[in-house]
Amino acid sequence: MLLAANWKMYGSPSQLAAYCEELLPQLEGCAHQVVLCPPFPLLPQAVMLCAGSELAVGAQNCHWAREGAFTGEVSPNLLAEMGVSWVIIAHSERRKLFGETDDTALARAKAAQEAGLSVIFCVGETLAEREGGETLSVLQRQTAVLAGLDPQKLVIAYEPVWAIGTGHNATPAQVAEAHAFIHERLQELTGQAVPVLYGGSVKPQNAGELLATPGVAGALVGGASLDAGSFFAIIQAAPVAGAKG
Ligand SMILES: O=C[C@H](O)COP(=O)(O)O
Repeated sequence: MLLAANWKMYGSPSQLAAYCEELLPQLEGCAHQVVLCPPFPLLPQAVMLCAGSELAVGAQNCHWAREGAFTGEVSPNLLAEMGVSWVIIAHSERRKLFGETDDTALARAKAAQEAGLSVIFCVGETLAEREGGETLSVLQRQTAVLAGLDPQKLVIAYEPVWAIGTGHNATPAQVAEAHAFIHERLQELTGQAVPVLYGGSVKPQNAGELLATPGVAGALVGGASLDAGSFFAIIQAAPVAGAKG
C-alpha cells in the first residue's frame, strides 16, 4: 500500500526534524510505500533527513514548465533534481482556492512525469455534487484528462471534498463505489491498472476499515499525518497483503 502524508501549509524545520527522528526508525523494514509531502521550503531538509530511509519525499504541487518567468512557481525538474520523487497534483484545495482546472492539472501532471516524478492526482466531488447525484459524472470528467499520462508513474487519490478536514470520512460503501468506478475508468483510459488511494479524514481509528475496503491501495492523509505517532498508527493499520506499490 501507499501511505502519503500531505502536510499542507503546516510544519517547520524543527517539527520536521522531530517528526523524522520519531518516524524513520519505526519505518525500518516497513511493508508499505510511505511518502512525506511537506511545504516547498522544507523539501531540501526532508530529502536530507530521509535519505536512505523508507520515507520518500513529495511536493504538494508543481508548475507545467521546466523553467521560465513564472514568479512564485516551482519547476518539476527542480524538484526531481533535488531528490523529490513524488508530487500531489489537483488537490481539491488547489482546485477550489487557486483556480486549478482539469486542463492545468493535466499539464502539471504531464510535466511532472516527464521530469521523472510520480504523480498523486486528486479527484473527488463536493457535497453539493454528491447530494445532486453527480458523483460519478464528476469523477468521469476529472479523470477524462488522464489518458495521456504514464500509468506507471500515476496514482489517483479519491478525496471527496466534503470529507476533507471535516472529521466525516466517506463510508466504506461510498469509497468502494467511487474506487471501482475510477479503476474502471483508468483501465479504459490508460490500458493499465492504476492504484487508487482514499483521502478525507483518515485517522488511526478508521484507517483499518477504510484501507481494507475493496479497491483501496492506500491513503492520502492530511491532518492526522502531522503527528508522527498518528501517521505511523495509520501505516500500521494498512493490510500487508499486496506489499509495496
Ligand atoms: O491531502 C489530504 C486530504 O486533503 C485529506 O485531509 P484530511 O486527512 O485532513 O481530511
